[in-house]
Amino acid sequence: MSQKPPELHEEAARLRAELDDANYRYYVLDDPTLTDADYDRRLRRLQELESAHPKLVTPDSPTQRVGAAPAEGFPEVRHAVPMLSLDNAFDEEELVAFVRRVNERLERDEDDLTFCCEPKLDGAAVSLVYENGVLVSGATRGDGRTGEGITSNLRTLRSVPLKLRGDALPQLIEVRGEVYMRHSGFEALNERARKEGSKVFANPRNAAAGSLRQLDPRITARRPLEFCAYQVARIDDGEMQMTHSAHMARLREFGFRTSPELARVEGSEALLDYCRRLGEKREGLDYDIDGAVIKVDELRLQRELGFVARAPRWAIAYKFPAQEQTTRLKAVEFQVGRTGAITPVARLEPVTVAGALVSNATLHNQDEIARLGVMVGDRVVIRRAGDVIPQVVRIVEGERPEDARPIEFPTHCPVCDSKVERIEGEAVVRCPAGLYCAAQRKEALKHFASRRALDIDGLGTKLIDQLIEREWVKTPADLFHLQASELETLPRLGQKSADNLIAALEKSKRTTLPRFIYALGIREVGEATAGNLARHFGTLETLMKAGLEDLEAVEDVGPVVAAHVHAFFAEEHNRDTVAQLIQAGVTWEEAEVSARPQPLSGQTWVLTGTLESMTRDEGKARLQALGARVSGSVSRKTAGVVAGPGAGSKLAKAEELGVEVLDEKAFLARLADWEKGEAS
Ligand SMILES: NC(=O)c1ccc[n+]([C@@H]2O[C@H](COP(=O)([O-])OP(=O)(O)OC[C@H]3O[C@@H](n4cnc5c(N)ncnc54)[C@H](O)[C@@H]3O)[C@@H](O)[C@H]2O)c1
Ligand SMILES: [Zn+2]
Repeated sequence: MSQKPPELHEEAARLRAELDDANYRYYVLDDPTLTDADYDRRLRRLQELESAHPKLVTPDSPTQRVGAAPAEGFPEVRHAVPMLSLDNAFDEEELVAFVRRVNERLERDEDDLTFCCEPKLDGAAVSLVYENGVLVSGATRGDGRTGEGITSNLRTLRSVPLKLRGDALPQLIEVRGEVYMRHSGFEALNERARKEGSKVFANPRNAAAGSLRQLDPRITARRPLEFCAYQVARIDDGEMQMTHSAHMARLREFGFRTSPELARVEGSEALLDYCRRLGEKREGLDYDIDGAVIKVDELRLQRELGFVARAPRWAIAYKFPAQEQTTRLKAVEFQVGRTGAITPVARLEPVTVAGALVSNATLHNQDEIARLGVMVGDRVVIRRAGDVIPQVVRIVEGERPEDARPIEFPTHCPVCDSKVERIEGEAVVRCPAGLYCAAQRKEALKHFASRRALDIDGLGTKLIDQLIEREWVKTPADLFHLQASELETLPRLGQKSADNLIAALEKSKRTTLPRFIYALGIREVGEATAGNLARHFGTLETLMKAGLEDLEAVEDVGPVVAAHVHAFFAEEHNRDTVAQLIQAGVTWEEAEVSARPQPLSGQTWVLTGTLESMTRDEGKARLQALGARVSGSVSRKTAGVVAGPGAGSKLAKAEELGVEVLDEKAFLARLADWEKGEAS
């Protein structure tokens, strides 16, 4: 290196400023702008500079410190034993070097030291203090000496014991561990945040840390957080444990969760083996781990090895490849899902993320693109974790090229060219040509043939797949032109089944208007709504011509459903298919519509608790088909309440108001009567 000291001085100062800023964003705001890989690179570089030129070290350098000072709003908690960071090993060589260093310091010649290995959970470190078995204090790491007192927040986590189990409890114990969020919980949390327009977290770590540091514990309580213990920092107890792994066993007895991947190994070969295996498992885990933590198992040796400024000498974090990387967004393409949702897919300059080459990532929907403020040409951060589809997390600020282009949503379906539908207040853009669009064919046909729709006996999913593959059937209307002679040639479908299917198709042609409307598979039009539409309009023709206002006048049809129905019939391809179905001989008697019994019209019913023989939605649909309104709350006007096991406040309210309550058995009996047309 031919750099002159003043330049090195400047570089070190710049790195320190960048790292300080990154620490603040990461630890205090839970909203980082650098990827961990970029952060680690900078820290490494600063460490190199400082160790080559010790004069460059400043006492407040990020290499000498842990985390960040506690945020305002929380009481400060001084840690009796500092909460440190860990040194990193970024490859196997560095890991072997760590083992060598430890053995040298302990003056051991054999490579047979026992280590305790655990996954490095990617969340936030917390410390829990128990006095006589009762949780008295919980805190974040903060800057290692002083953390944030978040006892009430930690109490809301089910995996944090409020009282320890067993009778031989220590007078005092301080347990440390990681609070983290599983992928499933994280995805659900962000999905909700996207819908509500609230804060979307970049990754589960930031979500966990952010959720933990809420000023209102009720918010923390709603977040899917878990705690896994990994250290006993202090214990005041008659029984002295000799090893870290014995401590972990003790914690399990007290009622803590420790990692199921925890293992003791002897020597560097076994250690490498553990790390490799854990690396292979990483993908399949439902939570983020960013490496393995390796600790000298014997506590006496840990004490002998001691600490340096910000990390113990007896432990190391073996880091796995980072789950976030930056790359360039080359283009955006649009995919049509099986129910017509149009999803923007980012085409990326290929980049290796957590060990796999990634060239596509999801951008979710139009709102997400607006939230990210992303343009084609931008540098973006990609995250890939577990088996979740890679995602664009954010753009890298200040790197937008001059020729960057805004992302434009298609006005027409990329598969079938129908005009797309965008409903006010819904993030998703859809292709409304459900009966025609090739992307939606399979779902449309399955639904059309299903029992509550046209009820075509013998037309199952496998057969539908074959018919679509051979392009014998593109729309439901094509079904009625199938020939037995043709069907017989399909594998595993003999003459008899072919004849039966033709007969079933013939039979299904005589249907009812509600069934027919339901069979069309209009979004959010279930059986009950189909029935309401049929009754309200009387004929298909009138329904097809109905405007948005006419549709909203139908019982239980709000603006969103009205918009779906309207868009469906406005789509020419759908209208053509409907005409072809009628031409093929599908009929119904329109008079039937109003003849259906409506014994519950004008009544409001409430369903609560769980039902065994049907889902609550099914129960709701059947009540609605009988003319009832189904509401979520009980009042004096409620005609009746159906209460299954688990019913709570609604049942109590009904009893208080003297509203009739039916259990499932009584409900089923009553339904059968009503559906036969006998008024109650
Ligand atoms: N992207 C950014 O801007 C940014 C900023 C700051 C830090 N970071 C990231 O954070 C890292 C540094 O953070 P750090 O100081 O918390 O160190 P660290 O995360 O590398 O290691 C220490 C932490 O590991 C955790 N841990 C998980 N499982 C453990 C186990 N079984 N035993 C012991 N500890 C376990 C504990 O929370 C502990 O505090 C950096 O390497 C970087 O990746 C990123
Ligand atoms: Zn389409």
